[in-house]
Amino acid sequence: MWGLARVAWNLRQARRFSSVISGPYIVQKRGTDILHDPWFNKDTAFPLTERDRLGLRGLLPPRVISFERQYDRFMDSYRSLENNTRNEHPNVVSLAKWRILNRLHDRNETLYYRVLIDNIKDFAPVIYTPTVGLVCQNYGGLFRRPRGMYFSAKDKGEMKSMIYNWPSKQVDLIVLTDGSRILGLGDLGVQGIGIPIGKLDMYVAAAGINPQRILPVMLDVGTTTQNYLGLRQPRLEGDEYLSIVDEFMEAAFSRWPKAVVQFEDFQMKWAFETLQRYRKRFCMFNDDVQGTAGVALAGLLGAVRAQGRPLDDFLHQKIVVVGAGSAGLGVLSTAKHAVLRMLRNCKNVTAHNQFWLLDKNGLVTKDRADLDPAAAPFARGSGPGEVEGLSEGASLLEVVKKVKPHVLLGLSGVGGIFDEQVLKAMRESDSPRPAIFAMSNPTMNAECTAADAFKYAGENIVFASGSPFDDVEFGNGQVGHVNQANNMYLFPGIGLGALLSGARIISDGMLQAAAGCLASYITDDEIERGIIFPLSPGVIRHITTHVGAAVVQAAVAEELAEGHGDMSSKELADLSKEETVDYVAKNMWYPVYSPLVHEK
Ligand SMILES: NC(=O)C1=CN([C@@H]2O[C@H](COP(=O)(O)OP(=O)(O)OC[C@H]3O[C@@H](n4cnc5c(N)ncnc54)[C@H](O)[C@@H]3O)[C@@H](O)[C@H]2O)C=CC1
Ligand SMILES: CC(=O)C(=O)O
Ligand SMILES: [Mg+2]
Repeated sequence: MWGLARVAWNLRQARRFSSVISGPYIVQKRGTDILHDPWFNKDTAFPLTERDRLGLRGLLPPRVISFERQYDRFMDSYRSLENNTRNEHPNVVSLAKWRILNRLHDRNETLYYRVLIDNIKDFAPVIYTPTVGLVCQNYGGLFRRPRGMYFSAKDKGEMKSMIYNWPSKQVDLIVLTDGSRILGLGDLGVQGIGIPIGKLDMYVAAAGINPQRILPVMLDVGTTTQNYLGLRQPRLEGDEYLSIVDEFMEAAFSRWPKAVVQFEDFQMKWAFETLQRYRKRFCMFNDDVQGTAGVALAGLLGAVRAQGRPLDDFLHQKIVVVGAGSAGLGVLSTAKHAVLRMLRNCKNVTAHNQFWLLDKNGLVTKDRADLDPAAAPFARGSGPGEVEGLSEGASLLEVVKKVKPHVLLGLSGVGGIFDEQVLKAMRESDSPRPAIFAMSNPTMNAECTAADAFKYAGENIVFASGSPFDDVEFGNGQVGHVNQANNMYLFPGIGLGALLSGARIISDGMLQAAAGCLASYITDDEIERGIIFPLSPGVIRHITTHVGAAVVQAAVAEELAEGHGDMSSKELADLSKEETVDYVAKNMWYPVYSPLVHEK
């Protein structure tokens, strides 16, 4: 059903977009100011009439080049860069690709987002993980033009006025980081700004958020590692830290009360603390805790289907999670809630702890001296239901050998921790089709490579990684499919749905609706082939449209929706499921050159 619907939707969208003439846009600028503004710049594509209207005549070579021609030229230069750098070190190639895309981003956003949307499978690894990690590590040297806003500990007391320095009248989506846990790369301080930029690029590409209404934000509260663009001071802690985040949140919502704020890549203690502090007050969510959890849950349910089992067999799956941080604990808590919901409908199954959690000190048990309260619900005990011989701090290999899990899921940030022995032990899994999810980013931090997973754990596994790997060829004409288990499948739809419903807050029900929608998206045929998260041009927008609609409907059902633009809460409530999908699709921005009109 979904397969055909997707094709039909893509065709409809293609027709809709090819005939779109949006705008006109009113601009307060003329002449070179327009050419230097990436929101409005069309380079050589300004029609002659517009050149006259905007004082551009003579500032550009006389021939007008079409959007399509500009697009082809960019793609030609991108492809020649690929050819010319074939023998270079992969990092050099990745950064060269990022630079060429970034230059376009800085110059002409319409063209940039069109090439990004049409080539999302090729370009997501450049503007998002893994290359964005390398970009953040080298941000000092790569910095050319500022993007987004920086609020530092030195701005205390000024933020409510500073927020007006942002040139856009309306902001819909803010992605905020303090740079304290950038992917699996640790504290990168102010250099972590690349992450909100990359996430918001995905918002534009996948959710059709207007790029004039996005705002990447860095809260610079110091860093444990010195870098020259940020504050050279130790990180603020305790109330001093929270007062900075409080002030930013109040400033942002006082100027844009209907904005949605996504917290990204905060170290665990602040990820949890800020989520509890703000989630009932502001329309916000934490992507690493909540977005990741929904994607992982969809993957875990996909793994059940891949075994040819009914969904409620999830209750019998043994799941080992490696990494007890914001992401790992978020996944476990969401999976546990899903179990409790299923148990309500399966009266003959009794609850038992089907999860094993490991951190840097090994298996987490109730015997741990300094047991983290957030990890405590998943700590193993002793007695009935426990696997004999597994005690506090047991190694990953011991746990996998003794538990024989259906799923091994890594969110540890430790590259290669699923080594040959661990992967070989997964061959003894109790599942006919074990699942291995190496979700840590970027690529060098993945718990294992795709090639090693299929080689050592077997060709029948379902494999997913946080950063992309190529599919693995087995040499017999068969391939092992590599899925990308990344929160990019959910955060754009969560943010979009929250925005278009005008939700006061983002509730658990809205997040569950998002995860449920993603889980049911995959067809049986795809599951059979080991595909649990599809990624091809067009598909991520299609997924996001449906996830966004599911979030809108959940917000309406919980009476959290206050309406958006001309759409009142009452009108939202009257929409059918199909009409909600249509409403979401119609509100997605798509890059086309709009006529520009100058107004003083
Ligand atoms: N694929 C995706 O969508 C997402 C992936 N991630 C990735 O997950 C990783 C972790 O993120 P957070 O949970 O926020 O980090 P975190 O720093 O809060 O947690 C890391 C956890 O890993 C544990 N750990 C460290 N060394 C270990 C070892 N040798 N064995 C077992 N556990 C070990 C730590 O004790 C800690 O519990 C990062 O690499 C991040 O990029 C995070 C969010 C989404
Ligand atoms: C994907 C993501 O959000 C992370 O690795 O932190
Ligand atoms: Mg993240």
